[in-house]
Amino acid sequence: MAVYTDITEAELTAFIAQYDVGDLLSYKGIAEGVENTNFLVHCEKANFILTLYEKRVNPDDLPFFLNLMEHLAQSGINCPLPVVRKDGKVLGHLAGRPAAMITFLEGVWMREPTIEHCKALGTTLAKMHEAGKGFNMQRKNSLTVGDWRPLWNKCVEAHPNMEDTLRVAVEAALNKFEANWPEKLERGIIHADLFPDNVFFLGGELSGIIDFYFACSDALAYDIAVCINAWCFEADHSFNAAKGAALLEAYNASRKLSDEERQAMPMLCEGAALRFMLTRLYDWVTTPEGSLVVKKDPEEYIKKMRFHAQVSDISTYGLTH
Ligand SMILES: Nc1ncnc2c1ncn2[C@@H]1O[C@H](COP(=O)(O)OP(=O)(O)O)[C@@H](O)[C@H]1O
Ligand SMILES: N[C@@H](CCOP(=O)(O)O)C(=O)O
Repeated sequence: MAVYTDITEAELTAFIAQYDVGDLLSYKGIAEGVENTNFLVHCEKANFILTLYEKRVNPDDLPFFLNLMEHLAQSGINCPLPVVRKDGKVLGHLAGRPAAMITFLEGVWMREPTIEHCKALGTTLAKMHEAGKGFNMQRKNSLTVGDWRPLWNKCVEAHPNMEDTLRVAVEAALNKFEANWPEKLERGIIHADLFPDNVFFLGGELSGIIDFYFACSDALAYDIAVCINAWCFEADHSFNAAKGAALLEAYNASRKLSDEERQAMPMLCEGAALRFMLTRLYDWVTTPEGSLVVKKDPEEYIKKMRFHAQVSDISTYGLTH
């Protein structure tokens, strides 16, 4: 459960008074999510999501995330809008944490995304990349190729009995990526964590995107690779090329993939799989037993890495023209 920092009603009432949203009616902690503490807050004028930013979020990055949501919302991408306080600011403090309120988006996330959902995702992802072009702030990806070895070393330090087969596989993958990572692909603003739980649907239509707290400036095609990993595998970890085709074709119809991006896709997918395996593994070996947070399974992403390692052409992911 992602409520790392608890708040009292008195603290929240004082916090809410800084906004023009009417009185606080009720609030409750949100169990989903792993990064930050989130509350659903009912106020007289509307409902909001209150986020208290936790360990992996650097407070200096918050203006980037909040301004990006504002920019994308103004560019026609349905995402939450940071709520402006009476003093004109969007960022405050609550219970010793940086905190902000954002608008509540209607919709539900798809536990088992279909081909149609993957298609809608591809179209929206391309539109989001296009909309990001007008955003004038930049943020380095803090979880890209150069950050993976230090993170792996921290995992091994925290868990010295790491399985030998995993050590060999990760070391080999790191060596490969550090020597060959495609650095010249078109860059822009990427979401970098566009998993199904961050995309809402309403009445069959994609209704919104949330959770921009990994967003950064990086290769646009890397965002697609994250989505291929998160949306196009089945529960038994087999790859579904029809879902891959739906995602890639819809994306390509809105923003044409270059030859370089097509060639790089297998390595981008394998790298994205390693990135999520590593953060999951780190959480797995460092989160204390009995903690209320639901840890995500690193094994799933080790299997995905193995799959991508034997792919040599984007057609395996479903894009054949
Ligand atoms: N703007 C929003 N509108 C509606 N629900 C939201 C919104 N933002 C977050 N949520 C809810 O809170 C949950 C956790 O949010 P998320 O941003 O993914 O947290 P974390 O940053 O901890 O991963 C989501 O799965 C969703 O249920
Ligand atoms: N999507 C990541 C974890 C980040 O969680 P989120 O709740 O911020 O989407 C994973 O699945 O490992």
